[in-house]
Amino acid sequence: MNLLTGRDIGIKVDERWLYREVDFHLAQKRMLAIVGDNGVGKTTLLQAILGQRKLTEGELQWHTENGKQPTIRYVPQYRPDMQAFPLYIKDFVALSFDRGLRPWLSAQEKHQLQHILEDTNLLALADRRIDTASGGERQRAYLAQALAQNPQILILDEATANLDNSAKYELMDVVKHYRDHHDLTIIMVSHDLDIVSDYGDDYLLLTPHGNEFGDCKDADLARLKVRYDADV
Ligand SMILES: Nc1ncnc2c1ncn2[C@@H]1O[C@H](COP(=O)(O)OP(=O)(O)OP(=O)(O)O)[C@@H](O)[C@H]1O
Repeated sequence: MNLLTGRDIGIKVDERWLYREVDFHLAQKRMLAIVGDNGVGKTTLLQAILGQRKLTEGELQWHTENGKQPTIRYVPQYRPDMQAFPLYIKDFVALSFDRGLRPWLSAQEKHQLQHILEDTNLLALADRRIDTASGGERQRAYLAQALAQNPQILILDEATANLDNSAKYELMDVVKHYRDHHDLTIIMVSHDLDIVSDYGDDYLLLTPHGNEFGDCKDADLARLKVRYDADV
């Protein structure tokens, strides 16, 4: 099932076209990888998908029951200098429950927390302070926070950047496993074409002189890389 269709999209910033004639679709439970050079406008497109920015031309059409944007949650890029909170990992993840002023967790929230910690390989680390956790563990805690809100769409915005190889693959394995067992659709922005080829289902390549949308399994990654590198 198709969740979102982008048709003939063009975005202009400061009288400069970032891109035009972008066509793509986002199918339910697929992982769409948006790739392209720095500054080409990947984040700008994400902002449009999130409803935070208007398209200059074209349209984004949600194929939901009411035609509105479904629940979307976001995992940002990990930065080693990112502020780390003096909180236990379980309490950090539980911050995403909408508890109002109630300081305790309901039985259902405790149950859900347990599952999310399990699904993100954090159960054994639940009582570890997040400011003492490794980059990969911290990034999985951000992922757990996003998943605890039961999103229909998860956005990974360069979420594996700055992680070492094993942390990168562990994060993506967790995302893939979660997607395989839940109703989750993923949009990832990544510069890492190995990750895109290993985990992506569809790709959207943005360049200032033309765009390409297709199935990752049919994509010739070497050619994509040459095209991508030519723009760097
Ligand atoms: N609000 C704004 N005002 C002016 N320029 C903007 C604004 N938002 C984005 N831009 C410009 O639009 C271009 C696209 O930016 P964007 O952040 O979307 O690129 P990106 O592909 O995500 O880059 P990166 O890979 O480096 O994160 C950049 O040249 C940026 O400076």
